[in-house]
Amino acid sequence: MPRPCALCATARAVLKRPKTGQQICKDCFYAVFETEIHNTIIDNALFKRGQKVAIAASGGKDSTVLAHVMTTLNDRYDYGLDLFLLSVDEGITGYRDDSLETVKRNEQQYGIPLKIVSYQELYGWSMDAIVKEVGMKNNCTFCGVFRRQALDRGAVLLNVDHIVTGHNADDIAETVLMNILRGDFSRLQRCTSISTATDETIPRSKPFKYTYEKEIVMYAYFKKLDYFSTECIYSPNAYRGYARAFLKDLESIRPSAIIDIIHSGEHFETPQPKLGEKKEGGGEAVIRSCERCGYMASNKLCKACVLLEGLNRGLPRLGIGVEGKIRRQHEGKSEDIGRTIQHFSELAVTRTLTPNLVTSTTAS
Ligand SMILES: Nc1ncnc2c1ncn2[C@@H]1O[C@H](COP(=O)(O)OP(=O)(O)OP(=O)(O)O)[C@@H](O)[C@H]1O
Repeated sequence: MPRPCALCATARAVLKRPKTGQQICKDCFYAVFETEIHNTIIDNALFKRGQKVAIAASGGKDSTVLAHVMTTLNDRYDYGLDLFLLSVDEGITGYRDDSLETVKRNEQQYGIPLKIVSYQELYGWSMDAIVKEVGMKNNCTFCGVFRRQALDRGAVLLNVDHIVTGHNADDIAETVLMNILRGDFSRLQRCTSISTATDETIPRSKPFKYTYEKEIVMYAYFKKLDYFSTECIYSPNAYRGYARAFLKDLESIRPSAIIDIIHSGEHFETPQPKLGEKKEGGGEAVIRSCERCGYMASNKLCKACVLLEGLNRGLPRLGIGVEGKIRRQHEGKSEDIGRTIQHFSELAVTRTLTPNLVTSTTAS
């Protein structure tokens, strides 16, 4: 005999909710899924009425569901937000070109303007070209550093107040585990923050902080959302892979493990430092502006400029790990070998003067 929904007790239960194990109907699943995200947004006061918000959209399941849910909640609860899709084209043939086609369809489906910024235009290097130089092992370092800055640069060009990403509860719990396993205490203190903001950067939030990946997949499946589901062809992040497999094992034994790990991580949380703020005890500045491109940095040069310098000088390992650090110290201060990253402070000017710096479909 069909089981009634554990929430409404009227409709037939058609799924087992991954987060709680409850047998529920589709409509109740949509309702609890969306309401939990709404509560996360409201409890953390993520947005203010009238703000322009960029949804970092890769075309994958998380950001596609984020675009759908943000549109739905903005209408339902009248948040009064002006939404945009912001995509980064890393230049990965056979992967990102296909997923960006999905985002272009999402632009039509959700009626949200899309802007695409590319590594090639911003840095003069595509990931395909970077992988040819550095190989498969360390390319994720380049991609992660370049993407972070590309999103900020795209957001400035769009003139938005806020960026949201599709990072979900599983991603955050994995990161907590990885930081514990590496003994990386400072990252452990930061990785569970729902929002990150300094005076110099646009606030960035994770509305899916408490949303399980399995529920995102289920939501996308039942709602028949249009998303791209292939893994990156250059993603050999083995360490995260182990953390992920471990977390999945824990989840299968006790589904609350994901939230429990996040809550444990939250107890290490500390406030984000402001630009130029001194470390406790009067040490070196924690965050400052990159001497070369003006982006936030913890040393004289931001990480992207260091990596880019290595690439441009034919020394791609210059910015990576201990080996690169030793080499940089031996070589002393490098001369400016031609800045490929445009200065951050010029971006707003660029936006009005040359809006075609970025590839754009409708947003300018
Ligand atoms: N190329 C990109 N352009 C814009 N945003 C991106 C891009 N890549 C990642 N992001 C943002 O960062 C989030 C986490 O990215 P990650 O690489 O972990 O992908 P994911 O977990 O597979 O997410 P998704 O399913 O949205 O691709 C994404 O949900 C998205 O908001």
